[in-house]
Amino acid sequence: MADVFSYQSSEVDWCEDNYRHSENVVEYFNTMSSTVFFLIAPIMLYLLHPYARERNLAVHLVWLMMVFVGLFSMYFHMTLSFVGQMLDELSILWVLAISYSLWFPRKHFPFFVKDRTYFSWMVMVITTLTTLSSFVKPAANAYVLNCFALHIFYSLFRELKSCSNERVLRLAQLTSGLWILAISCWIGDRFGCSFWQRIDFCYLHGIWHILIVMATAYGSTLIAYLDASFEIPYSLPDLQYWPKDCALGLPYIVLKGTTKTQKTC
Ligand SMILES: CCCCCCCC/C=C\CCCCCCCC(=O)N[C@@H](CO)[C@H](O)/C=C/CCCCCCCCCCCCC
Ligand SMILES: [Ca+2]
Ligand SMILES: [Zn+2]
Repeated sequence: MADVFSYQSSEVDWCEDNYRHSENVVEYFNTMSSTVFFLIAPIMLYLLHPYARERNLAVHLVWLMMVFVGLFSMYFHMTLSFVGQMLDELSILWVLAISYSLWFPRKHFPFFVKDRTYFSWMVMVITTLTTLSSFVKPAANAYVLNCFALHIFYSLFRELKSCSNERVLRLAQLTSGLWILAISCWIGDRFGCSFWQRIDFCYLHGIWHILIVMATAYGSTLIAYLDASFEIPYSLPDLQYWPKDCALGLPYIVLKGTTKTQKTC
């Protein structure tokens, strides 16, 4: 039983050299780069608060859970233990589940789903079953999680087909670009390690951590904006960037109105 906590009990081992910089931390840069989750999460919680207050405070669960994703990611790369791997992957699965429950567009609900409460229960049941089945073949979990990202992008593009708002389309491009870079790093680290070792650059997984946090910040704000446009149109949602409004900072939603009339996208 204690074996599942022991160092390197996971079948997964990323390209970075083990114990190169510390005898207690297996993958030093992968561990350190996971701190980016703690840096971004509190800022996103703060920036999304006006939208969460108007829509549903449960929205905050997404970025609160991201703090745990960061903690578990640090623990996993520090130990490469089986428990670390499962905590890392299952925390991502549950962030995805919460995001689907909150934001999946109601017009794309399956025909037998009456409302969001019913939909959320369905997502929770499916996620619980997926959690249990994740122990059957743990090495496959990360690939299943990446398939969810593909489904999110499919749903997103379906939503954006009818949208002509320049700011929204720009944010969608930035999100897609970041995600493509991120997933290229993840795949490169997984399958091209001998090449990266030859040139002594084994940091792709650490770079993935940074890029996927940014893609999540951009993508979740975009989805939250589309949700606000549909669910609380009277609040006249708009997109801005922090600290400067120039599409390089962190995106957030400003609510410009209070009357229950207009729809923006
Ligand atoms: C309608 C649904 C809206 C969804 C909004 C987005 C919610 C974001 C959810 C999850 C955040 C991802 C956090 C990634 C943490 C990475 C930790 C890590 O590196 N783990 C690896 C091991 O160290 C592991 O191998 C990684 C496995 C793959 C994870 C795949 C995560 C999918 C992320 C999808 C992000 C989409 C962003 C764009 C949204 C439009
Ligand atoms: Ca390694
Ligand atoms: Zn990682």
